[in-house]
Amino acid sequence: MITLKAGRDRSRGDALAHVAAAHRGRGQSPLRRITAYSLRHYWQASLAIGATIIASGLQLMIPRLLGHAVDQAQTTLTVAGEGAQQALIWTALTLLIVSVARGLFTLVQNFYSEAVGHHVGYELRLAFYDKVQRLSYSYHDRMHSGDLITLGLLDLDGLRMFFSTGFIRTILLTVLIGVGAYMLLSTDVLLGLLALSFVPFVAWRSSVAQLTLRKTWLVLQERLSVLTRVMEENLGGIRVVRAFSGQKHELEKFETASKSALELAHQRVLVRVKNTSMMTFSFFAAMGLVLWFGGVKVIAGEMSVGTLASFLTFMTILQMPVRQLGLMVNSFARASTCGTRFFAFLDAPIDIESKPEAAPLKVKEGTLRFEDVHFTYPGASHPTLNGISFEAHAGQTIGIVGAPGSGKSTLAHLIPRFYDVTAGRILIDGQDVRDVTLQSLRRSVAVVQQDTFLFTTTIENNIAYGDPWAKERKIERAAESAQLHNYIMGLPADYSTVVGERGVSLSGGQRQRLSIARSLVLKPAVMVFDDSTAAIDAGTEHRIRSAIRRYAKDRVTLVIAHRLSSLMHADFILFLEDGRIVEQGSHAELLERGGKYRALYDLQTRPADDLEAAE
Ligand SMILES: Nc1ncnc2c1ncn2[C@@H]1O[C@H](COP(=O)(O)OP(=O)(O)OP(=O)(O)O)[C@@H](O)[C@H]1O
Repeated sequence: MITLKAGRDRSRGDALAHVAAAHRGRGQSPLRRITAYSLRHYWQASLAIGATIIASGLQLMIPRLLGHAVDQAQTTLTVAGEGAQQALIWTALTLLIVSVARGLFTLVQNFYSEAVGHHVGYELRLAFYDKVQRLSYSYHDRMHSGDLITLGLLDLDGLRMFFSTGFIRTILLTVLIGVGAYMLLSTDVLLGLLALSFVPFVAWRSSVAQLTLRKTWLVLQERLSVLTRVMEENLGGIRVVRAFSGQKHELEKFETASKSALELAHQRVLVRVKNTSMMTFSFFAAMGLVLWFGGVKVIAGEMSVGTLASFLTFMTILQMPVRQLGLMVNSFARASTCGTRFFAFLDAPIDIESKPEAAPLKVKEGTLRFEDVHFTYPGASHPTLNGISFEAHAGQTIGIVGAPGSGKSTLAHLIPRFYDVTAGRILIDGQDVRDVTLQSLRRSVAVVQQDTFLFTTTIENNIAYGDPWAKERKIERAAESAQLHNYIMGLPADYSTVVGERGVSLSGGQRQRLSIARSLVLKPAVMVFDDSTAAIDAGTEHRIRSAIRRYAKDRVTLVIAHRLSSLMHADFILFLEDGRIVEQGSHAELLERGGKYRALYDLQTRPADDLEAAE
């Protein structure tokens, strides 16, 4: 039963708007850019900021109210009277209301600051993923996929969290510490100074601790990623490990990586415990001083017990935010480093894109033409292709043969612009592939790769990947031509059977056939089989070839193969050596010429006994 295919439910409208927004602010500092980006969610951000200011204001009322309550309680005890009792009840009630209101505003603050962070995370993730989809092959060649994943997960998280852990916390701490300090100092300068004496020390220790923890966290991440890599490699190569009895060696490798992560984790605990103790000590020392000098003032009748109580409560309230100063500093540092990396990635130019004035490719005759094409991989010292010229018309099959590394796949990859030619031109019906839109070009050129990749989804979705709206019959026809239909019908849920990592496993040959079917669905103008029948037996390959002849009559087909039997039926064959065409012609012509092709043919057709005798 055919169900929804991959990509049918793509809703690109909103996503594209978010992606465009993420690209604003190029050239600005990362902190400014992420702040502006977060504030775009203005009503949520305004609610978070407003609630933070109100909640911290209410929190600052609590020590004063408590001080009043203590004084009123004392009056009630000494001068028994209804008025004092009533006042105490009113203060207690106000305290209760202020506490509840503060709790509610804190809830609003937390909710909306997190909400802004999650929206920012969602949008940056889309922008990141969009960029990953559009980057050229050469960028992926240079950038390790693990680094890209780190960028999209950890660095993005550093930016996402900035609004709540950096921006909002700055407002909270400024109000609490600034207004709190003013209130303390305006009540009693000496006691105020004593009460605030722990602030600089704790702020300093907490910032140092957080920055040290951050530095070690980055190293820990690196060590953990080594651990992940060791594990990944082990799981990927589990058959080799077993076959060569490498368990002991593997365990040792894992232990070394694991131990270095453990040592660092110990160091981190030590930094945290040491600094927490120092901060707690300095806080209680300051509290002791306030009690001592405040007590003296109370005994001397210069200060009420309530005022002293309000000082102590102020200190307790200030303690937490001051300790969090380090977290705030850390959030700024993290957002700055993560932002520098993340935005550099987002702003990186895309070297292969459609030109602004590009029109869709118009295929009429279906002629493919290489005109003196040269190509050098970015950063490579030698060219991979040198002066490749040929022309092929719809209905023709071109075979490409040559030693490993002679440039066969590279030649094929230039047609859909996985890379751009360094010199020369590639034309389809007279249109330079660089002048048409990438989307139309890639829909018109299908490359069946050597490495076949299956998505973890149904067989049907895998085949219809390039054309999510393909009809059931079209998918089945493609599978029939790729000689896979009968096999699929034998599976538990035929076309709805899930394949991929957690689905049914397919053999190398079956994967290749699925990949061929995926390309056949597209009905492209140019179809390239890049050694895509290497894992298929000669009989099945012959049947596939006969079946796709029907497809081949309207398009140019390029067949790259090491096995000459796969391409000797071609209309003409190009023999590549070091990126140059050294021989070309039909199979018969090339055999007659008696050159390199002939030698290869003889090598592949001579019985093994003859070869051994020749050696
Ligand atoms: N992404 C890349 N970056 C740099 N050099 C590359 C890249 N891909 C291939 N090359 C180099 O270009 C040359 C041609 O490679 P290519 O894959 O085109 O050869 P091929 O003839 O298809 O080989 P095979 O028959 O083994 O598939 C090789 O020397 C290879 O090392």
